[in-house]
Amino acid sequence: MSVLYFIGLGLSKKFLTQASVDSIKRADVVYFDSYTSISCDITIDYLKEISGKDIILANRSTLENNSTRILQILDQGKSVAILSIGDSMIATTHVSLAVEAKNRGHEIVVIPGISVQCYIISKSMLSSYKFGRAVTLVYPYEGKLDTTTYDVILNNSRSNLHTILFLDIKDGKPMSAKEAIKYLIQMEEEKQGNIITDNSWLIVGQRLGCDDEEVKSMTVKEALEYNFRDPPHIIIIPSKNLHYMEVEAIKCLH
Ligand SMILES: C[S@@+](CC[C@H](N)C(=O)[O-])C[C@H]1O[C@@H](n2cnc3c(N)ncnc32)[C@H](O)[C@@H]1O
Repeated sequence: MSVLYFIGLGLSKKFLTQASVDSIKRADVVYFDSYTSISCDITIDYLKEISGKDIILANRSTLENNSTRILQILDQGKSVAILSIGDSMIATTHVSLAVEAKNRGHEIVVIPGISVQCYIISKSMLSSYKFGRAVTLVYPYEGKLDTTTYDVILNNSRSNLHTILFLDIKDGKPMSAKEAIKYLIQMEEEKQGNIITDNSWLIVGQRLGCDDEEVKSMTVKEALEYNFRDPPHIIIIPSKNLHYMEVEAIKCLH
């Protein structure tokens, strides 16, 4: 039996925990997941430097379609670590690899990292009890915009819950908040649920965990004119019926 580690790296160097670094050092073979998220300053070279390990850059195909290679390494008695920015199990697809390895008799060790999901909830100061299902807003595929995101926001809004929108990363290019808002406006035009209007509030997190991070509340209209920093960006769509303290929190971020 071998050990398969899923190690969350947090959002940036200063949020990388000692527990994560220690676990990287324990693994025989280390992969760095290069596609589920991005960091402003954690690079493969930095990870090599702090762990003293050779690290393999892994794309979606390495960790999902060709995961048999990883299972073979485990079967040979070597431990493997998969490193992800943020938390390895939040808004990622690594659980299937964990289940496959477990079914072959290997041990699974998850080392949590500070996830962008927790980070933005904390920075938004909205009630953590009032978040509904989170969703990823994906780039149009073959010119067709997937409106699942809109349905999730609408359902959450009907239950008076806030929605976190992760933004897609395609071929290494992270979607910006402004692109996302334009897609949301297109979805509103198509679905007419009256949830994305000029005056709807958003909270946008930019480059969280980096020295130049920003968390700002703004209306849709303001967002369309706002000069955002470089991605990564994340968006919260607050519910319509806010607690008065949440209204004050949103004002603090404006
Ligand atoms: C699919 S999620 C993966 C989240 C990751 N597993 C975690 O726990 O942090 C990736 C998306 O989260 C958002 N994101 C990740 N890091 C961010 C950051 N530092 N600042 C703002 N948004 C971020 C972006 O929308 C990015 O495309």
